[in-house]
Amino acid sequence: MSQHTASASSAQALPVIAFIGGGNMASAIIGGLIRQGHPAGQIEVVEPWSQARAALHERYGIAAQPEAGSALQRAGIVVWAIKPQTFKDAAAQAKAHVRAALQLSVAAGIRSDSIARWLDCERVVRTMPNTPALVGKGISALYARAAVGAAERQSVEAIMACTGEFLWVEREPLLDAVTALSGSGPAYVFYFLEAMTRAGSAMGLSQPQAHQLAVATFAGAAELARRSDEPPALLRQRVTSKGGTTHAALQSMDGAGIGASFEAAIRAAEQRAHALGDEFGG
Ligand SMILES: NC(=O)C1=CN([C@@H]2O[C@H](COP(=O)(O)OP(=O)(O)OC[C@H]3O[C@@H](n4cnc5c(N)ncnc54)[C@H](OP(=O)(O)O)[C@@H]3O)[C@@H](O)[C@H]2O)C=CC1
Ligand SMILES: O=C(O)[C@@H]1CCC=N1
Repeated sequence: MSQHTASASSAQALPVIAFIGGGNMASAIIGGLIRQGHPAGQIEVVEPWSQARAALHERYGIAAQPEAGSALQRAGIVVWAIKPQTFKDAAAQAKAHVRAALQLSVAAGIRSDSIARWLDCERVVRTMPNTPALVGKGISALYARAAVGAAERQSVEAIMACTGEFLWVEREPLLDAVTALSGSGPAYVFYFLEAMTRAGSAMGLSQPQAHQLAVATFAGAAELARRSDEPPALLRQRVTSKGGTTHAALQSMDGAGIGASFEAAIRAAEQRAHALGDEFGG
C-alpha cells in the first residue's frame, strides 16, 4: 500500500471528465475539481433526476444531461458515480459513447471484472472516497487493473487529490475493507457525535453547546492522532487518570462490549460490500 497526501494537483491538465450519476459523491468530486481549477466546461454529467441537475447548474454552472448521449464521447475519463444496483443498466445505456475513455468507478462492491465486461474496456480504476471530500478532507483508496498505464494512474490521482488524501491498494478485495472502514466511516463518526451530543444535552448543556464540544473533541483528537508519533492506545492512556472520569467511562464501554461490537459492525459493512459485488455484478 502506498500513501499520498493531497497536493496542489494538476487538475487543469486533465482531459474532459464525464460523470455518470450526479448525486452526492459526484458533486463532492466535481466541487474539488472546480476548486482546483478544472473548468466546469470540461465536465459532462449524466443525471436523470431533474433536481440533482438543477443543483449542479446552480452550484457549478454545469448543464447535466438527463441521459447518456454523444456529448460523452469527448470525455477522456468517465467517473461512474451511481449506485451499485444501477451500474449494469447505466453501463448498457452509456457503453457506446464511453468505450474509448478511462473508466473510474466509485461504486461500492462492484468489481473491476464486471465493469470491464459491461463496458468492453480493460482500462478500469476503482476508487473508494468518502464524504469529507465535500470539504477537501476526504480520503480515497485506489485500485487499477493491469491495463491502466502510469499516465492514466496519475490522471486519476490528480482527480482524487482534489478531494483530499489518497492511497493505492494492490489487491482489489481490499477495497471492500476500505469501503467498510473509511467509505462508510464518516457515518460512524456522526453516530458517535450524535450519542455524545445527546449525553451532553441530558447532562444539562444546551444542544448547541453539546454539539460544539463533541465536534471540537473529534476534530482535535483526530488532529492529535494525525500529528503524533504515538499510537492511539497511548494517547488514550494519557487521557485516562487513575481512578478518574475517563476510566469510569471506558470501563462502562468495555463492560457493554462496545469495542468488539464496533469491530463486528465494520466487518458487517465489509461483508455487505462483497455481497453487493456478487448481487449486482453479474
Ligand atoms: N455517499 C457516500 O458516502 C459514498 C458513496 N460511494 C458510492 O458512490 C456511488 C454513488 O453514491 P451517492 O453519490 O451517494 O448516490 P446518489 O444517489 O446521491 O447519486 C447517484 C445518482 O445517480 C443517478 N442515476 C441513476 N441511474 C442513472 C443512470 N442510468 N445514469 C446516470 N445517473 C443515474 C441517481 O438518480 P436517481 O436518484 O434518480 O436514481 C442519483 O442521482 C455509489 O455506488 C456508492 O457506493 C462511495 C463512497 C462514499
Ligand atoms: O453506504 C454505502 O453503501 C456507500 C458506500 C460507502 C459509503 N456509502
